[in-house]
Amino acid sequence: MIIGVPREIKNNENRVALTPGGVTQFIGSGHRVLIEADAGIGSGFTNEDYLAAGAVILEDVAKVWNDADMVMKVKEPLASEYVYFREGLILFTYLHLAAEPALAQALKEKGVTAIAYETVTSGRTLPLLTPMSEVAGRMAAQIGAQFLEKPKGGKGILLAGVPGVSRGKVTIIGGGVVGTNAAKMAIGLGADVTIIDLSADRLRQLDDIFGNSIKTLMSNPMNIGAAVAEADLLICAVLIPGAKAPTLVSEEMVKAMNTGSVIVDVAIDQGGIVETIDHITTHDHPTYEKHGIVHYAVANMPGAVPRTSTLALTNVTVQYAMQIANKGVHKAIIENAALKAGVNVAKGEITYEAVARDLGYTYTPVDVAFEREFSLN
Ligand SMILES: NC(=O)C1=CN([C@@H]2O[C@H](COP(=O)(O)OP(=O)(O)OC[C@H]3O[C@@H](n4cnc5c(N)ncnc54)[C@H](O)[C@@H]3O)[C@@H](O)[C@H]2O)C=CC1
Ligand SMILES: CC(=O)C(=O)O
Repeated sequence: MIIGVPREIKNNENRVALTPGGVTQFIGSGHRVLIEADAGIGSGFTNEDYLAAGAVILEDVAKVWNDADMVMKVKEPLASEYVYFREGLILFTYLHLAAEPALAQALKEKGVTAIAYETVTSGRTLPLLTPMSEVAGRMAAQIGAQFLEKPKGGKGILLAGVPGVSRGKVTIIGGGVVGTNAAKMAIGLGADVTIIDLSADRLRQLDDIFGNSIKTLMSNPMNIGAAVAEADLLICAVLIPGAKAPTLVSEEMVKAMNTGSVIVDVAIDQGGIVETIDHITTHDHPTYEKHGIVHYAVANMPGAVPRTSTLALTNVTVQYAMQIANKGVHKAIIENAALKAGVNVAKGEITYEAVARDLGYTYTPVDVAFEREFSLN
């Protein structure tokens, strides 16, 4: 199989979908790898590193897309990349389609087989989302602490406090991977941390992990309202896999926060959970102010720490990509249920139920989409 890796074009996105180490794995199994020139520079990998690993370096991004059987990316394609979609192309990347209706439509229309890292599901875990959630969760606390500083627009508090001055309050909604990693960092910074989740079992686990270093609360509008109102830093980390994120923090709740408080909505890649966040922000312009509150809604947070993030992401993606390359996409998904759960679009159908429901499409199970094609041929 020919694997293509274009350079990422989202704002300040310096990750790359394959390291030179990953290239050697594909080459060793008899595949070819096309890398767009300078695709790895932001993560510290030069064109020479890729050449030494056996890849072909191409200046022309169109050739990378058009000559490849499978394109591996990090972020969802932007509108300028839709032109490369074609029937039979396999696309393996983050997609977040519930928040990207135009992308879902383009993939469906063009007959791309699109496998979303974020819905590859092994048991109850999301193995290709987890490492980036670890990064974004850890970043959320440090970014929040930074924007609480007065010159950055915040109220001017230090989360740790000092002897004789109280600590800052951090409220985290969603106690999964992002929430847990945000909590680790916030506790490390000395903050007073509250975690809210909908799952009583998860709250028990968090209590076992963190003990008296945190408070836990069941997710309901009353608890969310109270914990948001008192938060200096609110970190939003809810996920319903594949689905548009629910709006849990209303405009009224935001208005009840103290001026200069900070919201970091990590769940923005699935649409976000805060009513006053109506657009994605970028690493170039990461925040805006509304009702006196600093809003941060960057959808590619790990892109700011690309060396760590590329290594962490490719540690887990390559083994799945290798299965696709070695077996072909159909056999690979038949034999690997985790990978099968990643297929969001195939054969002109939406094959992930939550995406179909949220975007108003008919849901077609992935087996049915492939069978239909075989019965037509
Ligand atoms: N902005 C960015 O750059 C990045 C964003 N993310 C996003 O962060 C979000 C969270 O990801 P993970 O922590 O990996 O997910 P996860 O599945 O590990 O955790 C989600 C948690 O939300 C909880 N939850 C669901 N509904 C809830 C509700 N109504 N109230 C309170 N809690 C609720 C679940 O019980 C679960 O514990 C996802 O949207 C993910 O895509 C992840 C990495 C980077
Ligand atoms: C999860 C995701 O979308 C990211 O790491 O950018």
